[in-house]
Amino acid sequence: MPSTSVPGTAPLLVLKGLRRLHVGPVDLDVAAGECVSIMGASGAGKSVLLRAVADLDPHEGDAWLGGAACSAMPAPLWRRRVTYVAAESGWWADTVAAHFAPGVDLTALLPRVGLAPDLAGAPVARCSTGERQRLALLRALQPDNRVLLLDEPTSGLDEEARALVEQLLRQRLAEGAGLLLVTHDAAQAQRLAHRRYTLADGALQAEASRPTADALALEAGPR
Ligand SMILES: Nc1ncnc2c1ncn2[C@@H]1O[C@H](COP(=O)(O)OP(=O)(O)OP(=O)(O)O)[C@@H](O)[C@H]1O
Repeated sequence: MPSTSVPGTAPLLVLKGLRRLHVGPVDLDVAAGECVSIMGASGAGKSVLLRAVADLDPHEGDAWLGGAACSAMPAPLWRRRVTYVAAESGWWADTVAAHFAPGVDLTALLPRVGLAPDLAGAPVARCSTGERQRLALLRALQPDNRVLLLDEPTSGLDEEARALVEQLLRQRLAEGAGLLLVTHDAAQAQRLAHRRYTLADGALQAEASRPTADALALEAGPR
């Protein structure tokens, strides 16, 4: 089903005819500062779709970022700009710090998602699942990142850590990033997403577009 982003704004990310395995063809636009959520049964193909958007697997169709086609861009550049954050990410070095660029101030960054600053020097192998999940999100926040493809970003987290991650995502939206959010948490989709979809039978089915819970709280004003 074709879908358009916020009226009057040029889309940041455009997907046309994207097809991989049993998923698609998918047409979808995401505007700058917009969060689009995708729910769906286990095995529906949500991760398959996000990985195709990140150009991590062979697929049909194409994607555009600010008018530039994925097919015309070197894959590493596309993936820095349109970045897949897996539920369980891969790690290539021993320590946490070795996965970040030398200039990144990890002592300031880690507490933003509830992680202790001294985790920077820890071996990744010693980090818990929830710690690795948050580290993978921080790792994706490179200067040239424009779109985050989030695969169940808070599935392993307690309430406090979940709230911190959602706060970080709201800030990325305020900075003009686009978010494609795969989640099993309907309340999270309601809180964050400007448009919500369900993936079923390989196709995105739109739910009624409503203001996010955040927007409604803003309209209601201070309590
Ligand atoms: N490379 C592949 N080759 C063949 N089948 C695959 C491949 N990758 C995934 N699949 C299959 O595609 C289906 C969808 O997988 P996917 O991981 O996208 O599901 P999902 O909707 O993200 O599920 P969950 O909510 O459980 O994470 C699964 O049946 C999976 O086995």
